[in-house]
Order: sequence, then C-alpha cells, then structure tokens
Amino acid sequence: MGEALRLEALGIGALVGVDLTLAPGEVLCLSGASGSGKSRLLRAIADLEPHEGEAWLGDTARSSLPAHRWRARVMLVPAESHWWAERVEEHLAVAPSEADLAALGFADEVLGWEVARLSSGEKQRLALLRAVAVLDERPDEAAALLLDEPTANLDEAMTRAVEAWLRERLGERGWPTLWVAHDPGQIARVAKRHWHIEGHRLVERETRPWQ
Ligand SMILES: Nc1ncnc2c1ncn2[C@@H]1O[C@H](COP(=O)(O)OP(=O)(O)OP(=O)(O)O)[C@@H](O)[C@H]1O
Repeated sequence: MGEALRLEALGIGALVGVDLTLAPGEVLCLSGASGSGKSRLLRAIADLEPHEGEAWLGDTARSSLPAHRWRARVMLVPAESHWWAERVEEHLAVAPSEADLAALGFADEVLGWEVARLSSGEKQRLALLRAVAVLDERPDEAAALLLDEPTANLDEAMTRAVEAWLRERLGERGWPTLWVAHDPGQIARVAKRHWHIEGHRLVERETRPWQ
C-alpha cells in the first residue's frame, strides 16, 4: 500500500538541488525562516510553478502526466485555502464522512454554512477534510500530501485533534506527506524526519522518535 514520493534535483528560486525520498506513509517535516522557500518548494512539487528537476510518485514521473492529473494525486493544501463556492457543500464536491467531520470538530450542519462566515481555522480544517476526501475517492491510486502549516490557525486542542486524525489517515492510506511546521513539539509528534532550509539548502535535523 502506498508509493514513495521522490524529489530529484528539484530547484525553484534560490533553493536548488533538492533530493529527498519520502517512504509510503512517512511524514517528513520541513521548516525554515519566513521567506526561505518552503511554500514555493511545495508549489514546485505540485507543479504549480516552473521549476527544475523531477518528482516521482512511485514509478510515475510528474513530467509524464498532465499537470491536473499529477495535482489530483499529489495534493497540496496551501496555508491559505482558496474558496470558490458560496456554501461549504458546493465547495466540497466529495463530502467528508460524518466521522471525519466530527474528528475535526464539525457537525453535519457545516455543509450548509456560507463560506463567508467561516473562520480561518474552520477554513483550514475544511480544506484538510476536502483534500483527504478527494484522495479517498480513488483508494486504489497512489497519492501524496503536501501540507503547508496545516494547524497555523488552530488552538492547542484542535491542533492535537488534527495531528491525531492526519496521522491515522496517513498511516492507513500510506500517503507520504511533506508537512511544513515550525513548532518543535509538533515536529516531534508527527514526523520521524525533519529537514530545515538553511542558506538555500536542505539540512537534516534531529527529531525525537515518533511517539
Ligand atoms: N512567483 C514568485 N517569483 C519570484 N519570487 C517568489 C515567487 N513567489 C514567492 N517568491 C519569493 O520566494 C521567497 C520564498 O517564498 P515562500 O512563500 O516559499 O516562503 P516561505 O518559506 O513559505 O515563507 P513563510 O514562512 O513566510 O510562509 C520569498 O522571498 C518570496 O517573496
């Protein structure tokens, strides 16, 4: 189950020569100063900006697929999600299960809410639910997740709930996940490996074992 996500000599902006392999189901945390290129690296992996190098999901090279098909499997959840519909249910083409909604603190009624009323944290949680629901639609296809500070707008209790929910999903589905995070506590909780952007290079940092 699951396929590895491999980055080969990936380069965007000042950040070049990124070689990294994430095993199926592995969470790897990425940190770096503001403006060091974390979001751009995720955008390059999702093929949303011109870049150097190649990315692979299992045996499938990014360049061998039309961009929209790659992005449907290598799913970016940006720090600020984009909303195009008036109501939550129109935006979530694939409705998350009741259990998943509940795990992230929502009752079913949320599907009928207007997007305009959503708080930043509600938007962030719904964007995660949406990404997972879309990938779950095709359980037989390999997939990967790119999460850009997925708990940045959440309080401590909800942060822990999101971490637990994501860890369970990623473990079950075998999706390799690149997770941008700043909090050393979170990094230690969710990832076995931690890379930091330092002087336009990726440097591995120690992290405590997965607990
Ligand atoms: N399309 C672009 N063309 C040129 N430079 C860009 C482009 N998009 C972003 N940048 C610049 O690249 C640098 C890295 O931006 P990025 O958004 O990846 O930073 P970040 O590490 O995610 O920062 P933060 O933690 O503040 O979100 C920034 O200096 C930004 O201004």
